Amino acid sequence: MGEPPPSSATHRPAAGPATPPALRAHALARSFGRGRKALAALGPVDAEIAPGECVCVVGPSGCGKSTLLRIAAGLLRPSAGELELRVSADRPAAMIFQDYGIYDWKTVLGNVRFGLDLQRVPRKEADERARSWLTRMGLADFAGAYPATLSGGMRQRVALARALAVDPGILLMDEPFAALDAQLRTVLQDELLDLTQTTRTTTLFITHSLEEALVLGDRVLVMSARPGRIIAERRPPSGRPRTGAVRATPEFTALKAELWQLLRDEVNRGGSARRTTEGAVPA
Ligand SMILES: Nc1ncnc2c1ncn2[C@@H]1O[C@H](COP(=O)(O)OP(=O)(O)OP(=O)(O)O)[C@@H](O)[C@H]1O
Repeated sequence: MGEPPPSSATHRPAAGPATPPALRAHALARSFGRGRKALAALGPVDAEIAPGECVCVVGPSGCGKSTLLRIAAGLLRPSAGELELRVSADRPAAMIFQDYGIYDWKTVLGNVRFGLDLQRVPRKEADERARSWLTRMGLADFAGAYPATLSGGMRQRVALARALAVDPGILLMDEPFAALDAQLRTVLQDELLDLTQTTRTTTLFITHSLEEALVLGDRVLVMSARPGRIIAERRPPSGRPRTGAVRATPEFTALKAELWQLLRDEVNRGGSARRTTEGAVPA
């Protein structure tokens, strides 16, 4: 499949007096293939994420959410428009995917140290930072274990520890909890909420789950069916700091129902009832 002509997914240095956005997408679009067989996957999308903000993106299956995240991660080039990400060498972007993305041949400690080693953090300091994150994630006793011996929840905690240990300029998460059972998913959402409210890490979080988006996000962006555009933006009713207890509030339930109405139309339009948000939205 042919690549589109190069365009600009730029990664600019951080800082600046006017506090520019950590991420800015302008008229961003991506298609796959060429000519009559070209498939418009995404856009055009205009969006910004402020430093320290957590923005969650929900949308029907196949609407281009992962494409958006992959462009932000620099793994894919846009076909049109641009995406600017303000990161720096000492505060890089960190990614977490559904399939953990941790290395089976490295120990838990080795995995968490990996990003720090890439940043050339001195060995002793890297060890201390990695062990401190393992302790925060309840994995201190598993430093020498290999991922194959861990449960899915533990593996995803390792991925989180590895991502956060580098003090990322932005955290890019693509359905990180989708492979976990409902209870564990709730536990990890609450842990992530607690962690990111402490670190104030700028986050772009892709999910199928409205509930997850409304628990974690400062803002929730709803995407249309493919090619995904942003059709709604909402702020969850509870401010910061918040806990998972917000799930039980009437305001939360009402907003979830409102967004589900929107999303259901898009799911029907895209013909993608497959993998909608079972268990995450009102039926
Ligand atoms: N490398 C590729 N080559 C061709 N088509 C692709 C490629 N990557 C994605 N697509 C198509 O682009 C569209 C958007 O895909 P994408 O994975 O971004 O959607 P998504 O919203 O993340 O889907 P899901 O929620 O099911 O994971 C889909 O129709 C997909 O088949």
